[in-house]
Amino acid sequence: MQLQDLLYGVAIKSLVGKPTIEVTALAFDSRMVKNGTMFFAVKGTVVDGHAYIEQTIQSGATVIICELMPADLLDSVTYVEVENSAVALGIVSSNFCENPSAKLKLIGITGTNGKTTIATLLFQLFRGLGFNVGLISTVQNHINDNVIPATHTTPNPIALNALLQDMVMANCEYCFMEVSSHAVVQHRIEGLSFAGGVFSNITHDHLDFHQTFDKYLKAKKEFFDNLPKAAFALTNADDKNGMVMLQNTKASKKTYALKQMADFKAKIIENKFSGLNLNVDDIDVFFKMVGSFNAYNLLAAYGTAILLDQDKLNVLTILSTLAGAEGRFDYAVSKQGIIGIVDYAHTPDAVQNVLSTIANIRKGTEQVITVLGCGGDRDKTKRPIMAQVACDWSDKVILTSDNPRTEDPQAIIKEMEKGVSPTNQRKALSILDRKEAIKTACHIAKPGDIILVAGKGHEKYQEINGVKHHFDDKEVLTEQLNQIN
Ligand SMILES: CC(=O)N[C@H]1[C@@H](OP(=O)(O)OP(=O)(O)OC[C@H]2O[C@@H](n3ccc(=O)[nH]c3=O)[C@H](O)[C@@H]2O)O[C@H](CO)[C@@H](O)[C@@H]1O[C@H](C)C(=O)N[C@@H](C)C(=O)N[C@H](CCC(=O)O)C(=O)O
Ligand SMILES: Nc1ncnc2c1ncn2[C@@H]1O[C@H](COP(=O)(O)OP(=O)(O)OP(=O)(O)O)[C@@H](O)[C@H]1O
Ligand SMILES: N[C@H](CCC[C@H](N)C(=O)O)C(=O)O
Ligand SMILES: [Mg+2]
Repeated sequence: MQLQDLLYGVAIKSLVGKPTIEVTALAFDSRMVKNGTMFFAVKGTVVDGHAYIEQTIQSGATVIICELMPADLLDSVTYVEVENSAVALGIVSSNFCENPSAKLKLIGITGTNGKTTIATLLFQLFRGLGFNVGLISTVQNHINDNVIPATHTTPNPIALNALLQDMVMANCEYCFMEVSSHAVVQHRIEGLSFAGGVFSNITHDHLDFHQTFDKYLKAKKEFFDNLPKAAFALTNADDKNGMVMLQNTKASKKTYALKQMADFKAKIIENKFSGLNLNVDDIDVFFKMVGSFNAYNLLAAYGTAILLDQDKLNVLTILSTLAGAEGRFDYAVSKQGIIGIVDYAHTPDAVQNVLSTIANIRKGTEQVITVLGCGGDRDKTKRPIMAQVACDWSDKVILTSDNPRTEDPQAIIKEMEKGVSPTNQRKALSILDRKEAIKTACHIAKPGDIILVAGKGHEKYQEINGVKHHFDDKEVLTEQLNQIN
């Protein structure tokens, strides 16, 4: 495609070179550049991509998008100066793939917790309704039944638009995608046409990246602020900041709630280990999913489907059979009657939700044993709070490693230990090795007890110093439960 066509919609400050030059590939990483590539110099959180411009030209880049023109310009290269290279990357990536998001109904789901669950429920629901559907999520991406591994919750714009283009080629009518706050701030979704946006909730997470809760809130809100008039914006009216999301949107404003007045209402009739009995818009339905937080996720999926003109009874019938995403409240009972639960709770609110769900549905005399770690290179401030919440809601807590990434796992546990109050000291112990921690939980447990292994859910690895080692909470928990007599 010619450069001038790719630049449609980009605010250009200056251009030096040939606007008619043919571009064969896009890259924002110098290590991916080959002949004919258009390179975007993006200022990142670690380095500034402008430092790699010369190197990319040596690798064959013929177009450079930058926020500041280099001092020495080469005749063989076309340079485009823009206000924001990341914004340009989003728009150009979309143009490069012939704007795939406008050729299907793209629904974005944002919020601290519940994005994967809601997006997956919608994907499964619309497949059940007979549509060709795409899914972009933390666990995996889907084009109908084809699974494409996920690297990020929201991929980079080049990968994202290529995926959407493949969905269009596969005749997908809908795509349900998670929109992370990182993606909003880094403009990964720039240039996309959304048919709808859904908000789950906002609580403590990612303060390493956003610095303050207010900035985190603004990132989420920005997604709704930018939705077009023809789209819908569906929010959780029970969340403290749910209505904030709708303040400045041009999209049609819709709400769902269990407590407040809302367009889509549900009431919990019964909340058991086997599932949820809900009254949704005056119809009683038994759902396979467990916990009041999942009542919100189910209602968000239901509301979205109705806003997409689907039949109420068909929607509820299919939703009632769905189990949601892998590694979310995934439970099994051992032969001794110990209940083992694997869940992706990795924020204070999620840990509290899962443990309060367990507290609500347990019989009363059994112990709740929680195994929990916190990820390295992520928000440090949530570590003591997660440990505190785990202690407050469990009889025994084993603090352990999650994905240490580049941090010292022992130091992460020390930060978690700061959240263990003197009265909770007797409940908590720390075991660095995650497998040993799960094994210990299984040995402490007696028949009827409940073990929660939180934080890694579907993940099949443990990331230590840039290397991903095979690790699967469910596999380890099942193996250890099977080994006790
Ligand atoms: C903090 C964060 O989001 N980082 C993302 C970001 O990297 P960065 O800003 O740190 O980039 P950088 O290393 O400073 O480099 C700046 C620029 O120079 C380029 N570069 C760099 C080195 C080089 O040799 N050559 C070169 O060209 C880089 O490609 C980049 O364009 O941009 C990169 C390219 O898109 C991402 O891969 C990277 O994701 C990292 C791996 C990451 O872990 N991100 C997580 C936190 C994330 O995004 N999570 C959210 C989920 C959150 C949730 O679910 O709630 C997600 O959407 O997945
Ligand atoms: N609606 C909800 N409200 C609060 N907590 C929830 C909700 N839904 C799920 N959770 C908790 O959060 C965990 C993560 O859920 P899910 O994967 O759906 O969220 P997510 O927003 O996609 O997370 P991520 O930011 O990692 O992509 C679950 O395992 C559960 O413990
Ligand atoms: N999307 C979240 C996932 C956290 C999962 C947890 N296992 C960890 O590694 O911290 C993040 O990237 O912060
Ligand atoms: Mg997710």
